[in-house]
Amino acid sequence: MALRTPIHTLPRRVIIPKITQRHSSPCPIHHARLLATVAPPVTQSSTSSQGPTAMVFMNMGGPSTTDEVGPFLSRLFADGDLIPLGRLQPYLGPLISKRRTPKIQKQYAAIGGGSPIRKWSEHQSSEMCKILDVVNPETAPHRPEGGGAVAFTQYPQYSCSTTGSSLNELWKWRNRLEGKGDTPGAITWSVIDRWPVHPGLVEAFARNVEEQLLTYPEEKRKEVVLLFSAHSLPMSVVNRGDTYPAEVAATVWAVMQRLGFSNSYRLCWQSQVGPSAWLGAQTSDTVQEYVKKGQTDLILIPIAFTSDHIETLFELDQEVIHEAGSPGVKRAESLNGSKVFIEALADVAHKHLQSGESCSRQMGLRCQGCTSERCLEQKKFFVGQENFLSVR
Ligand SMILES: C=CC1=C(C)c2cc3[nH]c(cc4nc(cc5[nH]c(cc1n2)c(C)c5CCC(=O)O)C(CCC(=O)O)=C4C)c(C)c3C=C
Ligand code: FES
Ligand SMILES: [Fe+2]
Repeated sequence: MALRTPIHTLPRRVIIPKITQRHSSPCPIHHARLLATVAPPVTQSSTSSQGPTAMVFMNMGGPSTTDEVGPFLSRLFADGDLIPLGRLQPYLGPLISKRRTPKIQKQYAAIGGGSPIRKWSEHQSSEMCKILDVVNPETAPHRPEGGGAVAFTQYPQYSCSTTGSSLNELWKWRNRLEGKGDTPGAITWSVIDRWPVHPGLVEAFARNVEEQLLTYPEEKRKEVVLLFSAHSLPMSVVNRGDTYPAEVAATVWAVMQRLGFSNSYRLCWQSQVGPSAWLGAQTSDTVQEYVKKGQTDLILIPIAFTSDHIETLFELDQEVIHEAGSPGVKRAESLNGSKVFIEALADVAHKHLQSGESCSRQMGLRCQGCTSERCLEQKKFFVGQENFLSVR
């Protein structure tokens, strides 16, 4: 990734609101895979001194205008954690992204000219912070020295291609800021690396499904099939041992449990890129096959992302649903501004702050097929913030 803003021009400590303001242009922390939306530190007038609480939201970045699509894709294709092109990355990355830009620009134009991810992420983080202010006052006041920062993934289910890639990026960024490797820095980091079955997340999803079910006539409601749809992964990533498919399935199961298994359901996978083998069944095929079988009442539920983006607004709404040609094929709303969801975020963060843990135990175990030095070093750093955990 090309860092446009020299890192030394950043504030020495993570006084992150300054970074947030740079969102209109690419900045180190607005890597294509690391949209760090930063909630202002929780401040209050109490005298407690547990330290600063900068909440760094890690999320997918997205182009805000169609002009930003080219640079966005070139950052994405330069990211070897996401799209490994080996030594040819510096040559192939720009070529592929350039070729892909016109097609993707049209898709962003069709959803209003840009991605709403940043807008929703900023809303979610600032609303969450207001709640945290009340429920976790002991993390105030903000103190720049010797404090802590929480990297909070906005991907509920962990994948090395999403949260892992963002952490690699954050780790590199942190090293430039504070010195490499084990050098103790001014900031103690901790990571919320996954929360696939948090009851509030499950509740927020379930409510959106129930709301959509109510749009069908009562006598038909039980016959509607629920199609959970998640961004797919290349089979090479799945076979390396990535935990994402299992965690997505866990979310689906938890939502169905909350719904009392009221309807039949399937999990399918969308948005594959390029010609290699990806995890299926594909969402578009699934919808077509069910419609062909006469099952024309279907609710699509985006289950691996917490706000609208091109893959809901374009791929699902304007391609899959449009092509199904059946008024019974619908989509559950994304979590976006859901109050239940924002309360869930605050609860995840609150429990994490209370636990004092550096990250989940699961984060210390690399994929069985992982050969990446960067993963190893990144995990050693984040996991090593707490002594008793080890990295394997
Ligand atoms: C859980 C979410 C996501 C996973 C897992 C994921 C894996 C993954 N993605 C690519 C390649 C691309 N993704 C692109 C866009 C994109 N990806 C996600 C989320 C996940 N990706 C989102 C939310 C978006 C859209 C952002 C927006 O602002 O709307 C793109 C760019 C679009 C395109 O060219 O089609 C690419 C490329 C890979 C290779 C991968 C797993 C290894
Ligand atoms: S690829 Fe999964 S830990 Fe490195
Ligand atoms: Fe993606």
